[in-house]
Amino acid sequence: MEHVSEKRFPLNAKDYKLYEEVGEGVSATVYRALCVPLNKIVAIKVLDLEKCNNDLDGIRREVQTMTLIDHPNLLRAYCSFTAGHNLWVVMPYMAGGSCLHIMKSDYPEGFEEPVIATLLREVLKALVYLHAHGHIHRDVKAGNILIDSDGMVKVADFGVSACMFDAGDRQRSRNTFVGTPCWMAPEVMQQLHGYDFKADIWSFGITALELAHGHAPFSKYPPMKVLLMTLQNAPPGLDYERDKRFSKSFKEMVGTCLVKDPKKRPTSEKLLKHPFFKHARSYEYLTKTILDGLAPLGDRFRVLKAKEADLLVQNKALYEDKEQLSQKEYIRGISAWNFNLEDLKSQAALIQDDDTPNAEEPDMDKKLKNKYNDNGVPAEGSLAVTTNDSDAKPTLDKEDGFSDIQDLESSLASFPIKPLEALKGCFDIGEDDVNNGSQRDLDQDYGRNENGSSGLSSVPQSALTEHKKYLSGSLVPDKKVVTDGDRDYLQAKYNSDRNHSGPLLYRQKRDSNNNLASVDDGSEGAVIQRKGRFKVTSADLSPKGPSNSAFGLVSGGSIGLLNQTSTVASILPSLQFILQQNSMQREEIIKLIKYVEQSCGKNTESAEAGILDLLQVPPATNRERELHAQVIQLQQSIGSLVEEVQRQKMKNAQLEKQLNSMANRVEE
Ligand SMILES: Nc1ncnc2c1ncn2[C@@H]1O[C@H](COP(=O)(O)OP(=O)(O)OP(=O)(O)O)[C@@H](O)[C@H]1O
Repeated sequence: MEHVSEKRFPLNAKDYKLYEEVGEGVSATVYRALCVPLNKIVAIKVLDLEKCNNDLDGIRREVQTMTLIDHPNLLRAYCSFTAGHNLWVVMPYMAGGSCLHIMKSDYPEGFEEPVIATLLREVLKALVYLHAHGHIHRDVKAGNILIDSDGMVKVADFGVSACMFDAGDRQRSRNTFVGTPCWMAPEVMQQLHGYDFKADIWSFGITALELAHGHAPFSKYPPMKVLLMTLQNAPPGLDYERDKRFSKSFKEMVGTCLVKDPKKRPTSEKLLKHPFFKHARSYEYLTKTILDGLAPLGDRFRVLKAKEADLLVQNKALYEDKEQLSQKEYIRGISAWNFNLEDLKSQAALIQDDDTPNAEEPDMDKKLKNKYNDNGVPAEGSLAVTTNDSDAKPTLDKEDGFSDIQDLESSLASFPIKPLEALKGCFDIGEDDVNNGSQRDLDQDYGRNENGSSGLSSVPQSALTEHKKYLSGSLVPDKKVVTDGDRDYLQAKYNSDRNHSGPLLYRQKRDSNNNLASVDDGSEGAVIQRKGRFKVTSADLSPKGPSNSAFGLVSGGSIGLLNQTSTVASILPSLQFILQQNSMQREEIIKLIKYVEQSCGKNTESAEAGILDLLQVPPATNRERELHAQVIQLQQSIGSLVEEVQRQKMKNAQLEKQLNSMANRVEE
């Protein structure tokens, strides 16, 4: 094992030469690079801090974890530093790339069992170490299993790893929702009692299936569907018929990981003793079997990227239509869990599709046959209702988990929690659509994008697609939503709001005869902003009244924020909120106006010009202008302070580490 502390990696971008791109993640691009002073090839992960919105805390955590861990099967960072608005993380270069890349380019049907056993044993050793040190990885998947040219296996990407032993905020952060849906354990989706390191064991089981088949279970489905299928269906597994090429012990090992009740899953330590891992071989075996003959990583990555770009172009229209419809309707269905039966049926009809069953479903069918007799009547001892928390009670689904409306009714009725909560982290569902303030605070603590929502869940996606990224920016704190998680309350809200679903501005135009300033629909005077079915009220937003919304500004009316007794500090959050909302809303409004006018066959240009005039209305009073300038200044200084704190913290962590290693050496 290489002792990185023995080498001093420079903390200056000038000392590195970036070569080709070798990987790309959600938040970063990875390059092969040369560390010039040490004449060493490294990988550098470049994260654009400006694009990371609120997630600086998450990044800091990832880098800290990466620099502090010390295990041969975990990818450690040599060092990290900021370069402009980027964070550079310097780490060992893993020339084989990720298992996902290798499968995509050369093993689309998955690996042979001894290869899988060898890979998984190394991953499991990493998990044993992480769990023993109080960490949950939370993103175990083939894409995060990297292989070196000598066959060494390392688990990467601590972007979402959490510390189990932390007290306070970070401990609570385990109640927030992060991860990748196909690999995500049911308890993580449910957010009912939080989760622990057993969530990694589930992901490990899914990863085993991924390595065996070349893809994760349910991977062909849109994320929303994956969530519902994971919760509703019996756990995926290796099929005794279809997966004949795999041993019984492999099937059993996967079976012990993919148990819905986390308590029944083994610990990583216990799992490592499973007979399946006796099939594991040496690093050299991996080199001989899967690495020899592979093209250089950069070339493979380029080819894959080009292929994916082609596919995207070919499928864009189809994919977007289908997935967006599915996701939109799924959100509607799930959030309306106190549903109206008729409404639910029409929603269920919308999410049905004609997909052919995926690789996991024959297995499901088989299990179901055992549970139901030829007439479809439940066999003795089996249940006719869908459950989401039992491994022994499979669902009635036929093709995609949604095919029977009766089934969907019962499964939604049996959801143990506010299911929309389970979706928020992944799919840009606003906190506000889900939760009360305290949960939002947790997410802030965790550093996740607090907003995630465009606030436009009811807006036609086609009108917004281009803006998705932009719209998911921060909305800044201190807004509350008229929901407290109470079922009846939500139901009442849902009913009233549902009548208003559809483009916000369209609704406003229709209701108020083109009067954009009129945001409220008249049913609730204090409502100043709608976020999907929920409303932000003036009373909740701040003590300052209804115009504390972007729309107050848009309308050019008096902002009404300036209660003489208020301190600047107390109105800062509101002003920040307005500023950020304003720019987002501007884009949204223009987009929506165009959309509405196009649908009505009207001239879009005049409408756009009109709305642009409105948007450019400056703050009405001198005091407002002053405050506006102050807010901007304060935001700038906060930004640079945050950066500075960030830098200092990183330095601290590095110093701490150096001290530790010096202390260790002295002890030795
Ligand atoms: N040290 C490395 N050597 C070689 N390739 C690497 C290295 N680190 C990462 N990669 C490649 O780059 C890809 C993206 O890296 P990484 O997973 O760290 O980014 P990310 O933004 O955190 O991704 P995600 O969140 O999607 O998992 C990896 O899947 C892997 O293929």
